[in-house]
Amino acid sequence: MATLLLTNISQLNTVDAAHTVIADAAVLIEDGLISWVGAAADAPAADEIHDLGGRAVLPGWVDSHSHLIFAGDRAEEFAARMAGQSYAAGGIAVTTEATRSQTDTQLADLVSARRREALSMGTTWMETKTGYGLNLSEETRHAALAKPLVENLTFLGAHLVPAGQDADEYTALVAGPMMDAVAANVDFVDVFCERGAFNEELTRTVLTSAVAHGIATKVHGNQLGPGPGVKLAVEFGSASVDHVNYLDEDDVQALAGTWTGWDAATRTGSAGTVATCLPACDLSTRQPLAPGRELLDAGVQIALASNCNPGTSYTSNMNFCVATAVLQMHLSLDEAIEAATYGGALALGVADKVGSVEVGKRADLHVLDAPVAAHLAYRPGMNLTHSVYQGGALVSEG
Ligand SMILES: N=CN[C@@H](CCC(=O)O)C(=O)O
Ligand SMILES: [Zn+2]
Repeated sequence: MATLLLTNISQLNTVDAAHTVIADAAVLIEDGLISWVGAAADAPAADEIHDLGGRAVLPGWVDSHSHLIFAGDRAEEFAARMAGQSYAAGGIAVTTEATRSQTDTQLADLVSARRREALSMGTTWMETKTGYGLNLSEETRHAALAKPLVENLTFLGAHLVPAGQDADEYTALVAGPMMDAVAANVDFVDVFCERGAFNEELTRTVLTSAVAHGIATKVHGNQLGPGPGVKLAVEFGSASVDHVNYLDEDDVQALAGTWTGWDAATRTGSAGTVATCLPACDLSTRQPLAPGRELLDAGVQIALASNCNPGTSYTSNMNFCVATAVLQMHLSLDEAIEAATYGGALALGVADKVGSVEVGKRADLHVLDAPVAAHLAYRPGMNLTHSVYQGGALVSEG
């Protein structure tokens, strides 16, 4: 099997359990997987060598929350928000109408282009959600066409009750025929549990059906105000609860309680419910930033994700999310990088495969145009992605 050595890495942030950082490092890749990591001076021979020119390397970003299956944009809604209007879930209907009008090819092209755009900024593993179809045929179509285009797919039929429909009847459709139709194509079921979207009872109906279908769950919770989202995610053992802007002490303690069987020092034991913070969304909706610092201090594993969507967060730039988490959420650089890599992998149940630079993991590497990773926050807004390796292949070069 041909081997590839990446060498002349000024700083390698492995994001392993010990948070090992290696100066003057090299990484050996074999058959798409990492087969050796260490000091460049000790590197084994290889069939091919890439000299990374004294640049810093990180694991590729694992973006565990996005909504890429959409058409059109909502720039006017955004402008109105910046003029003082508050975000409301109803905008989802505008995107749903635009999305339904696309042919399969048009919609698949939009999703692929967005996935490639994220890849070019270092995102080597990406989840996306349905949720702009909102009827049986469209949700089924969106799930089928997006499945091969992203690394994980989530069913979010419970995004908004379409105008004029009864909430109980629509929820029964989501939890029944829609879930049956998409089950083979999705990894997770998600619910937008919020005032104006799905209340506690309706959320419970959808999550209960997901459990019966054997599909792991996620919850959009506590985004626009306090609510039952976190509580339900904990009760259902969800892989993550996302947004988490408005938490009370009980919410934080409930999340922390899910991590008591996890040993963070060795990354062994049973993982709990990841709290996924979405800083780009918080800025774009002028919501208070999620309390990532407090969650970490309470022992909760967090993830950082882009939440790329046309309503609340029209960016898939994880470099920006990491910079914001450091500068405004008071995470250390190491904490932010871990949340955007290993944390995302935990939120998607793929931490055995991706999320760190360790032997046996997929060779997903993000090469920065910087000598140290600190530049991600030190030089916010700069285009710091030099190149990207996914499964050992050079997939994007700056
Ligand atoms: N909060 C719910 N769903 C998306 C927004 C969807 C939209 O407004 O189009 C979110 O995660 O922010
Ligand atoms: Zn979302």
